[in-house]
Amino acid sequence: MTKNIHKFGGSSLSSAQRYKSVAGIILEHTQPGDCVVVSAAGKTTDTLVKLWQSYQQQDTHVIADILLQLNNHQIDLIEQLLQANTKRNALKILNEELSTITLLAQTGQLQEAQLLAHGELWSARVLAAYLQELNVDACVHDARALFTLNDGQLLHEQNTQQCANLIAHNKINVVTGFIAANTAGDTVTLGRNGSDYSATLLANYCHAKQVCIWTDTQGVFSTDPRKVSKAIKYAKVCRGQANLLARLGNPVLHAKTLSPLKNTDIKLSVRSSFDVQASSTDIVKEGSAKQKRFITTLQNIDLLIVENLSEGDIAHVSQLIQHSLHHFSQNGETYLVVPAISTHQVISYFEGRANINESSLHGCAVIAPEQDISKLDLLAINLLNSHAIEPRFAHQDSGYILLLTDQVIDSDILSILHDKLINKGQEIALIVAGLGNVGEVFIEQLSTQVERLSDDFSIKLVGLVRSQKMLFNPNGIGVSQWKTQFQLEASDYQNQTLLNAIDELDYEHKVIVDITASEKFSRLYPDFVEMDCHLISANKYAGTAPTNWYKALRTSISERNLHWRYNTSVGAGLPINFALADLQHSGDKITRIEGVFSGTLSWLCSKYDGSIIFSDLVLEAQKMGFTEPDPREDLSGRDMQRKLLILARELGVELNLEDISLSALMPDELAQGSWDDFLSKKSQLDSFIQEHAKRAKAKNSVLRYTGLLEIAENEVIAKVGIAYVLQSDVLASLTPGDNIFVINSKWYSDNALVIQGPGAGKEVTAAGVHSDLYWLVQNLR
Ligand SMILES: Nc1ncnc2c1ncn2[C@@H]1O[C@H](COP(=O)(O)OP(=O)(O)O)[C@@H](O)[C@H]1O
Ligand SMILES: N[C@@H](CC(=O)OP(=O)(O)O)C(=O)O
Repeated sequence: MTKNIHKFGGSSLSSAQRYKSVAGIILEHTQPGDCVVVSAAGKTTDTLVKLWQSYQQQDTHVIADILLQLNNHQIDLIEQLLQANTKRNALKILNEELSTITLLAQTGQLQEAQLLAHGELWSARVLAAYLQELNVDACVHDARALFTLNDGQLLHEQNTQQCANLIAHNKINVVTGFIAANTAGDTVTLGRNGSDYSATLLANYCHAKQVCIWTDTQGVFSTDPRKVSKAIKYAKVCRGQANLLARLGNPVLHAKTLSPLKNTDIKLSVRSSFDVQASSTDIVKEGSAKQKRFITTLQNIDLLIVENLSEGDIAHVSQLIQHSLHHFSQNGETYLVVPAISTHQVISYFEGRANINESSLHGCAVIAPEQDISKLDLLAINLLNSHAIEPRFAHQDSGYILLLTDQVIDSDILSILHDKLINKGQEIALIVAGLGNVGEVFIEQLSTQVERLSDDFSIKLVGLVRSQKMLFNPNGIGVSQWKTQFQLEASDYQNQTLLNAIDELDYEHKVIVDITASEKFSRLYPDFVEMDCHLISANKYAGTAPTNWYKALRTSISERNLHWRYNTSVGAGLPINFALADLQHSGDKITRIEGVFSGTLSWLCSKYDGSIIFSDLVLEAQKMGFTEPDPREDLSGRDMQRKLLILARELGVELNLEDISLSALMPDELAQGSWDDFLSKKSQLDSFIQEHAKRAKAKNSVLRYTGLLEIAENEVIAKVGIAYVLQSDVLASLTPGDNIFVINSKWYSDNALVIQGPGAGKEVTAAGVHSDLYWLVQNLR
């Protein structure tokens, strides 16, 4: 039985390497009976269109060039993908087909659709042969045997029967997109980008459950992500809006894609064949997702006024010109938006019923929820005016605005329009993990911050996560009653339950705030990123994970235009990461950072003057809650080692934890055994410290526990351990409990830049997390 239809567009088949990736996806995501619909490789259809035009103009030089180009491209794919007999056979057929094209053209028998069909035929054949070489039981179908049209109308019953007869239930069926046949057996095409439509038609005829459109972006965005870096990827888009987007000429989905899904439960998703891990955009039934905002551009169009325009006309004309058409009524007239290149054909079709109203236009369309349209219309016109663009024609309709202009809306203007029109009033979902001291204060401070940031975004707390329990409400958890709600409604925590709940969220932005100290939780970061979540961590584990893992995470964060903030993982609320980033962005070069980055070790060393034995100070600090439950965790220096690694990576220095030399603030043997073992041997700690203090004093110094990072031309020194610090040194006069960062750089070479203050404490740390959230929101604007 056919369950899934996968469609791979030209962008997914642009090279032999891309075919290999597609085969990998097929191996992983299909089962026997499924169909794989393919478009022409890369820009092959464009090249075939040029070839057709050259034949019309009888431009022999260009014809020869294009034929050579097509031949070379296909040979290249066949050579790289196929072997032995299969390769020889494919090359032979290609050669015969190109000769036939030439022959038909010479005898005046070549037809446009028949020529264009070659792109899809070549792709399907090569892919099926390549799959067979990988031992996949694959067969190839020419869609002209599956889809028949009569006078432009698909013969649904006949086609359903043809599909039932031909689609193999025990094989992977590779099907040509874009093409069909008419009742006379001639080739017809379904319009440019029509393979999406082929896929949904096939899903309807085969009663499939799901269609997946694999393309070169990660889904459907608020605008073209290639033009606007801040384009927002939507997790869900309603069919109506997707349809409108397509009708207005946006290429991400073909205009007719949705019609075969009407009154069916077939699921449709758009996802990236370049980044298989990335989550998809699901195109869902009306009412199953909130209405979103989009902006799409139009280029080289004419506006016609047509008398008595019927749906039949639209179907015929769009078939004739191979392009989607948009029409609307205004002041009693019916307007038709047509690509300028096809205006002549369209006017002839209407035989006197159509006149050009405006020509050579460009412009944009904004799609938005009904209630936002009037406001956005005014704003959009004002914005265009302020950039010296006067719309020549404007139309406001239910759910969209169309603004047609003389100038092309380039990426710069599109970005500005996107910032001001689309990037407003969006929702941010917050998931807070770790509800300890800092987590609680963070949530208490949240209501003020939500208010403060509400001009641009509506922030909703949707998830609260503890190690054993979690509370998730996609509509928002009341910030003031979160504790009671958590007590009453929290369910058992499982990683997968959390991931599923996040995947289901229909928000423009999602942020995971990790205030846990859990290594296990940090291992979920790649999953969160795949679901397009931004990250804010107080947790140090991800920032200090092994280089390969860390780099892979950073890469997928930047590929998805996401942000990761972790200012509080070093120095709690102190703006250390801000300072380092700012210095580097301003052209400075940091050469050295030395300091005390642990509140506990700062307190212990600064307090110790020999009057109270060191182990008693440790016990006092433990009692006051300054230490980890087992204070040896602090004394080991590992926490400072992690912080130094985070700082080093912030400066672009590639280190792993083990590259930072570490000596503990205790004798090595005390690190082993239970806490009680430690207590019974604590005198060893006291003599250890006494001995160091004595040596420090002999050097007119005091005992401190410091981290040091020195970056020279060819060498990096990174160490954490006991240091004897001169009485005159800034580290010597450190307030007990404070952190200090002494930074030397090109600009701060003799006189260091010093950042000092409390490096722990729930209020300052929670405020630091809010500072990251504030930064993040500013950068989403
Ligand atoms: N709102 C949008 N969301 C996603 N992609 C868009 C959007 N607007 C324009 N695009 C463009 O659509 C392209 C995908 O369409 P197309 O090139 O036809 O893909 P395929 O070859 O896979 O059929 C993307 O590369 C992207 O530049
Ligand atoms: N190859 C056809 C049909 C198609 O759907 O292509 P793509 O999937 O690459 O948009 C075209 O270029 O119009």
